[in-house]
Amino acid sequence: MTIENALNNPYTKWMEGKGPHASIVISSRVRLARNLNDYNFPHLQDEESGRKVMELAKDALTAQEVQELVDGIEFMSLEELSPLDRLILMEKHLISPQLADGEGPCHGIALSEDEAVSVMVNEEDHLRLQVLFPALQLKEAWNLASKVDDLLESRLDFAFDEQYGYLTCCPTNVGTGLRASVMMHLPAIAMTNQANRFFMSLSKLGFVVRGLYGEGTQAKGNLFQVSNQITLGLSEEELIGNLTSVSRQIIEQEQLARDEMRKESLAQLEDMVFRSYGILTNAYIISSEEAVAHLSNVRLGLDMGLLRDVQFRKLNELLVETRPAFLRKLAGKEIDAFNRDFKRAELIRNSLS
Ligand SMILES: Nc1ncnc2c1ncn2[C@@H]1O[C@H](COP(=O)(O)OP(=O)(O)OP(=O)(O)O)[C@@H](O)[C@H]1O
Repeated sequence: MTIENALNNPYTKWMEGKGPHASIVISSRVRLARNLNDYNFPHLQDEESGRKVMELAKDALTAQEVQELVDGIEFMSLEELSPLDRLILMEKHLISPQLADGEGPCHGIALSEDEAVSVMVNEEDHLRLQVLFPALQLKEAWNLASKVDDLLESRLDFAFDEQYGYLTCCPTNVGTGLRASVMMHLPAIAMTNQANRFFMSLSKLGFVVRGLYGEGTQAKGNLFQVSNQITLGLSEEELIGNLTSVSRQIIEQEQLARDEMRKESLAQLEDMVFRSYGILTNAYIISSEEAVAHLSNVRLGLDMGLLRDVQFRKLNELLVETRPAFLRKLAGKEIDAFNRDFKRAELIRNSLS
């Protein structure tokens, strides 16, 4: 039921649009990479050991104590899901693009009813546990992830080395196996010609800036994911604390850049925001790229008090609803690119007006 609901409803907890700095920080994610002793990493697995890992993971993830902590948690093999359904979970950020593409019988997902907790099985590592919360709530996400992790560890034999910590498929995750990340809307920083320098300086401080769907994807709609590069040598609390304070600094920079825009080019700013609002509320055909760019301008206008009567939650929902797989689901049949653009425009008009 949980997974079926997730597939039929674009809304998910991280889209709430409420919480600390919700207008700039859309969501906070904490993920832990874990592997089982005595089983090869997924890319070296044969089918038998892949199935065994699935079985062990399923038993642990659906155990009584996990169900008591994580409401409505449900496990499913990805084989039971159509390619479209996998894409929908990917568009909702509940599974990675890599898992959505995964072939064969040995990939799984567990999901909580509110969709804040999801666990990918046999992705790059045996288990990838993620907690996704709205706004800047890394500490809260970590607290929940840590509790779920403890319960899983009491049932599963995790690969752990006294010196190195948790062992992971990619050496960059060894240690805590933790990647914390924030998805941020940074239009003012992106519009300055300092943006590249700014992102480079973050990487020198040990943070990575990624696009909308994580590693190897492009930033769209001025949405950036900032996460920790280092997983070793610091405690989980330190990693979370560092990313939280860097996020606050980025928010401050974004606010400064917005103040500058308001002071130096208010008319252009208003024109950009209202032009985008006009297009979104009137267009009959709109591409995904165009929609996401105008949604970014509308979000900026809303946050700067130029626009009212639009909710952040609605804008967050549209980010997912207007993606190709969701539109296809909504249409109830295969649709070509032209009809997708038509349906997208209709959906946005109805949502915003
Ligand atoms: N703060 C966030 N809010 C929503 N989704 C996020 C956030 N951070 C990451 N994601 C999503 O999680 C998925 C995986 O992202 P990414 O590739 O950056 O991380 P990862 O797979 O955990 O990292 P690694 O490179 O160490 O394997 C992507 O779909 C991405 O969009």
